Amino acid sequence: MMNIKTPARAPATAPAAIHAEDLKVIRGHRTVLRDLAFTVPRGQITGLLGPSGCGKSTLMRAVVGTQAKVTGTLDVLDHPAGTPALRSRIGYVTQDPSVYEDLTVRQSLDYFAAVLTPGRGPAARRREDVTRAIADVDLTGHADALAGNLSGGQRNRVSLAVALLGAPELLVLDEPTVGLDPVLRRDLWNLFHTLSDQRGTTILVSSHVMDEAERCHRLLLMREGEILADDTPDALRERTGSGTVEEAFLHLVDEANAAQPHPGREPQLP
Ligand SMILES: Nc1ncnc2c1ncn2[C@@H]1O[C@H](COP(=O)(O)OP(=O)(O)OP(=O)(O)O)[C@@H](O)[C@H]1O
Repeated sequence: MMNIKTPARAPATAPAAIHAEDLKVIRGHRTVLRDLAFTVPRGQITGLLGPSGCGKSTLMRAVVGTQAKVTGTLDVLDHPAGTPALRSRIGYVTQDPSVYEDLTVRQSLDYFAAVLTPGRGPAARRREDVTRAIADVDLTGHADALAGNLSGGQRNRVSLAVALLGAPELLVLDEPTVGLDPVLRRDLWNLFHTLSDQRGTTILVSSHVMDEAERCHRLLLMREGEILADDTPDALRERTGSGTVEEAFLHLVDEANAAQPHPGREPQLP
């Protein structure tokens, strides 16, 4: 991971990158996000954690403006989510990234760079952006390899490089480390920290691997379409008297179950 430039960290007083109030999303006939209220500060890494199916991807889709049936308030970089002006300011990597298998890594990035900043004028800047994005994700040695010949983890990193083109202010990453070996996972987390520390990039990253929670500045812990906690890892561990975020999460789930048994669920036998 190299070639990171433009040091700029958002001041503590900067407005939130994402602000939600009474946020609700319906998919099919189900309410999958229920009255969420939270803020994501600028320039930090916020982890969105929770079990499979709790609504992480739906929330991310709402933030980037690709989710239907969203009601309530959802402001992103001071605009309502989905505003066209936000498109070039947000980088988004879905859980199943698609790459053009018959193009090389550099050709793919050249293509997306041309879509982002079309015309002959910015050609030199486009080349620079492409080279930087490939270096950011450690694929310089594979720049001329066909994407179809890359491993799954390398393909994921091509998608991440596409999202990094144009140096977005907000990066939304849906489970970017799934299927990666521990070394690549560590390298990616180092890249996320470099992006937030040195470029002031705000990162919203989902995971269901609780040990990754420890690497976030803040956490949104989700369960069944609701936010159980919105805090720093330290504060969460302290508040629940837990040694790890995983323990803290389980503690909060037990607490929520005790306070309000889930409708339709059989009562637990002692
Ligand atoms: N098209 C749909 N119609 C109805 N329900 C849906 C639809 N798509 C998703 N859901 C439901 O919405 C809920 C949230 O799904 P979502 O993909 O956001 O969860 P997730 O936390 O990202 O899960 P995972 O970690 O497995 O990707 C799930 O219970 C899912 O079954």
